[in-house]
Amino acid sequence: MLTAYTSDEIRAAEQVLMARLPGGTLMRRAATGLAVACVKALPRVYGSRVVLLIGSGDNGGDALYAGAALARRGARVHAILAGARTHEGGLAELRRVGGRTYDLRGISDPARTEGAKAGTSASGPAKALETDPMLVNLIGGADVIVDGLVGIGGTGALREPYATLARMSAGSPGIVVAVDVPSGVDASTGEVEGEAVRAHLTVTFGAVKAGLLIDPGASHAGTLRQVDIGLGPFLPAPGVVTLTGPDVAERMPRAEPESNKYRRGVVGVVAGSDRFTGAAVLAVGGAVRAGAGLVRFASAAEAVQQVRAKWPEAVTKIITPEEGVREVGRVQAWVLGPGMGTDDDAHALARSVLDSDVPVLVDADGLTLATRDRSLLRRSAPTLITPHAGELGRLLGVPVEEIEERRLHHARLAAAELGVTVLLKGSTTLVAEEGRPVRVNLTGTPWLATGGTGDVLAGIAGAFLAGGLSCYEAASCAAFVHGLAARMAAGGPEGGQAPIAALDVALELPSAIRTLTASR
Ligand SMILES: NC(=O)C1=CN([C@@H]2O[C@H](COP(=O)(O)OP(=O)(O)OC[C@H]3O[C@@H](n4cnc5c(N)ncnc54)[C@H](O)[C@@H]3O)[C@@H](O)[C@H]2O)[C@@H](O)CC1
Ligand SMILES: Nc1ncnc2c1ncn2[C@@H]1O[C@H](COP(=O)(O)OP(=O)(O)O)[C@@H](O)[C@H]1O
Ligand SMILES: [K+]
Repeated sequence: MLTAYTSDEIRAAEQVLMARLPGGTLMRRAATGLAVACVKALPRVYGSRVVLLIGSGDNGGDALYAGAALARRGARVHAILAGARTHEGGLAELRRVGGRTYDLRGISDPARTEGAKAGTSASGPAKALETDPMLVNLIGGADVIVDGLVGIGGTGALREPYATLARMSAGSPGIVVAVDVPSGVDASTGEVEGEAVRAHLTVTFGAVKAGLLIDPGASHAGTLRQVDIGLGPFLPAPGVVTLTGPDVAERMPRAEPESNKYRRGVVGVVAGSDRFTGAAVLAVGGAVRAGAGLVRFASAAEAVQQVRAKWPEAVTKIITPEEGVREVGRVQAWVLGPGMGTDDDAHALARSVLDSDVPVLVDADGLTLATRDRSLLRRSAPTLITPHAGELGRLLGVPVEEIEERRLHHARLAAAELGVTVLLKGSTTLVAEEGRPVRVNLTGTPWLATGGTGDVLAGIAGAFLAGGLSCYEAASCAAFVHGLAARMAAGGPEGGQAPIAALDVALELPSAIRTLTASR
């Protein structure tokens, strides 16, 4: 299991460790790791052009010491001093080994005070910076740009001149290496307010910061490299974690010698309608291919006909809203919602499923119904909801953009407010449940952003619920294998990249699961 922390947690651990070591030890460890990462990123160090963006804190100190190490190996290092102060030891070291500096005070005095307003528009002093020939040449001509503007001490939107430097570095052909965290990204949450550095590589110290795993922060961080500075024993229990392949293999339901289809788990799927049948086919497909012992599918005649045609493995039943799922037979978990519609009949059907005493996964139209009638989610058995940002926004009465900007906050909020387990889908998938660390799934691919893949995910999680996993475990394992199957379907044996359809994801599931279980 990979663990991730907030800035405060990291800082507290650093204080304890620092008190036991000679002054400057941690920064030296950090800077050495950073320099090594830069060396690896460069085709050749000798003669390469390295530009350091230096802020006023210790983050700038790390960059200066690392820059000095690179200068010692023959790199041409230029530090752009952007803060009101500069780390003295780091600056002296860089100068000692022939590193050069460019002090921005000379060209944009008014913008340089620490209290200057956050700005994203290139006007006034920012414009002066953006057209300054020296700066343009340095940043435009760099082989590597090291972002040492702010680290875990950053708060709020990047102020000037940092914001302009972040923007300029994005336009450079050089490799951008972020020190600890891309400046402008909230290290604890991944939130980005205004401008932020877009790094190819982030070299982070001591432990992974949660904001490096969660979008929009995650997509600003690029590849992550962690440098050990000895923080491990001093870290608290993490608030954010990520499952690895072996973690998932260990948790997933297994087929035991004594298994039969009922013991392996019967999942009921209520999805589709006379008008919409595709979602039902995909949700059943996810459940069948993820290893449910048996899938019982109950819906309107048209959806039943389509599911029977595609998945002969499923046991199907045509039901009416009045009778609900009473006669469908015993299941260990339900999947409710994809394509079922949102009218009064659908509401009656949802009520009959949610009245049951087994875990229910609510997705898609089921979530729309729950938005209109929150009482649907008040139940004694466990409930897992699987919204995308739009659906969660409607459930919480928050604009979709706000959900996307503050994913961690809203996933936790929904779990607490609704008393359910939340799987928030999107470019970063999060699983939140009260009292548990938020699980971040890292296996997805942007190729998943295509119609119907969410229905497949609902089927997978339903199969895992029926197999006996809790909502929290079923959701996180399902997100993992869903992302992995998509990656494999999009990548193929040659490792290229190609579009995928939702059904491809379902079909790839056994192969994806095989790669996990092979190692257990
Ligand atoms: N504390 C430790 O033990 C270690 C810290 N290290 C480094 O130290 C960093 C933290 O250093 P600091 O605590 O000095 O903090 P930072 O260097 O991250 O930032 C603090 C400075 O940035 C300014 N600032 C904050 N938000 C800003 C914004 N939005 N726009 C413009 N300026 C902003 C502050 O006014 C302050 O001057 C870590 O990220 C890491 O790089 C490493 O050397 C490893 C050891
Ligand atoms: N940019 C992205 N990167 C990775 N995964 C994504 C991205 N966009 C969407 N996804 C994933 O694709 C799936 C889409 O599900 P959903 O929004 O419910 O679509 P649908 O309703 O069409 O099935 C989810 O698993 C989601 O996490
Ligand atoms: K940084």
